[in-house]
Amino acid sequence: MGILKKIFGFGKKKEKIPEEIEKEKVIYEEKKAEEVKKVIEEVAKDEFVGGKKEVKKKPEELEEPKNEVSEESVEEKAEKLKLEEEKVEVENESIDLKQSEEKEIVVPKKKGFFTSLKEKLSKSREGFFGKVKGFFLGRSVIDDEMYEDLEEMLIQSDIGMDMTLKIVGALEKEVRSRGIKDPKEVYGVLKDVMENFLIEEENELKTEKPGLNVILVVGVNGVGKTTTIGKIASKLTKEGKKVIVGAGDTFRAAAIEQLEEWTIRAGAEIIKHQQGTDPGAVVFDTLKAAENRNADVAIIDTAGRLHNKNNLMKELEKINRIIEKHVGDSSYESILVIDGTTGQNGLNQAKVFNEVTKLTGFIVTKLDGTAKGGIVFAISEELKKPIKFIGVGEGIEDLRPFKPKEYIDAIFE
Ligand SMILES: Nc1nc2c(ncn2[C@@H]2O[C@H](COP(=O)(O)OP(=O)(O)OP(=O)(O)O)[C@@H](O)[C@H]2O)c(=O)[nH]1
Repeated sequence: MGILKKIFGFGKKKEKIPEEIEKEKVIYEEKKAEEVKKVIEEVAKDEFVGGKKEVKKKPEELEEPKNEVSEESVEEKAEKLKLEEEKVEVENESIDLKQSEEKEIVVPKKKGFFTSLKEKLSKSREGFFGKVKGFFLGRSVIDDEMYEDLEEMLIQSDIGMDMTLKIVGALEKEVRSRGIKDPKEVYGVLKDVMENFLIEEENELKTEKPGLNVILVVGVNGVGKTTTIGKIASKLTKEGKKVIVGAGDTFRAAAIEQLEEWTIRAGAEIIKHQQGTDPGAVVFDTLKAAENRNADVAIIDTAGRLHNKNNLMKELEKINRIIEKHVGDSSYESILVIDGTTGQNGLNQAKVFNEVTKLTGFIVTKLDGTAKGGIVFAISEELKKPIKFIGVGEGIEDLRPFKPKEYIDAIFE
């Protein structure tokens, strides 16, 4: 039964007189929180019967009420219901086991981070990485041919030649030192070896320092900078931080507009100038405004033109100086956004940006859209800087912290 039907008793044919509706409204207001919670628990139970999750209907998709209450009232209540539902979900997440036993609350099995990352990265898993297990299962001996075939597979997955040779070299060494003779066992060793090439340290964005923390976001056009800034801003505002975004890409008017839309969605503030103005001035004003308004984090967008390395260098150097003057380098992250679908091209961009600005890490976007994803390994190893987040979709929530083990587990098998 739908949520609205359960709460409001929709579906009854009898028409109600206004007094009855008023009376029901009062009862509804009094019992709202309790009822909503109960219903959501019931619905949650229904949803996970047999371990299979059914798609929950949105209030607006539910059946129209038949003269039971006015349309306006239904909408209001649906909105309240949505809010209550979100609140209860958050509460459910934080209920500890002891508490839930005492209150006999059935906490629904929510899809964990791991499961949903796995879903988001299904293309990579169904592509190269998913085939690796079969590759080893089909072998009877560990020999040079096996390693050569593996090299070919790795190169095709965007890992690149250098990184492939490093991986296969480390794998051979590890297989020898573990005394492994069965090719099937090499699969697990390969996962370990590849995980070791991913950088675990410093892979969280620094946003906790007292005072203003600054995140400078660089990257060529179209890689997903604007979207990623929106996602980061949303994540930080949800953590209770005050966030100000600086529209430092003054090259295109549309870029400023898009950034503004994302900023509004994220519940953050924006500092913007007219198209064509000096990005340095935007950065300066953003930092000033952030300080005056006691913001916790300033996120700064930049233009991604790469056709002239000298210009890019000058512009980024200037921005860098302005930021360091305000906050020093300890509260300052300089993040390169890379499109995970562009393969080795992404690696080349990373090398150029790494030369012109002091990068502290990367965000690799669009990993939901690639059957390869090997760029993640190439970047980590070649540039020796951590991946802080990965983009796994176009939605505001589709930004995941990068944890090497979780990533490996999500793309293999
Ligand atoms: N599938 C997928 N699409 C993404 C992701 N991140 C961004 N996109 C899409 O990539 C396209 C470009 O994103 P933008 O955020 O506008 O990229 P940009 O780097 O700011 O581009 P410019 O404004 O031209 O500099 C948009 O259609 C986004 O929805 C992601 O993680 N997954």
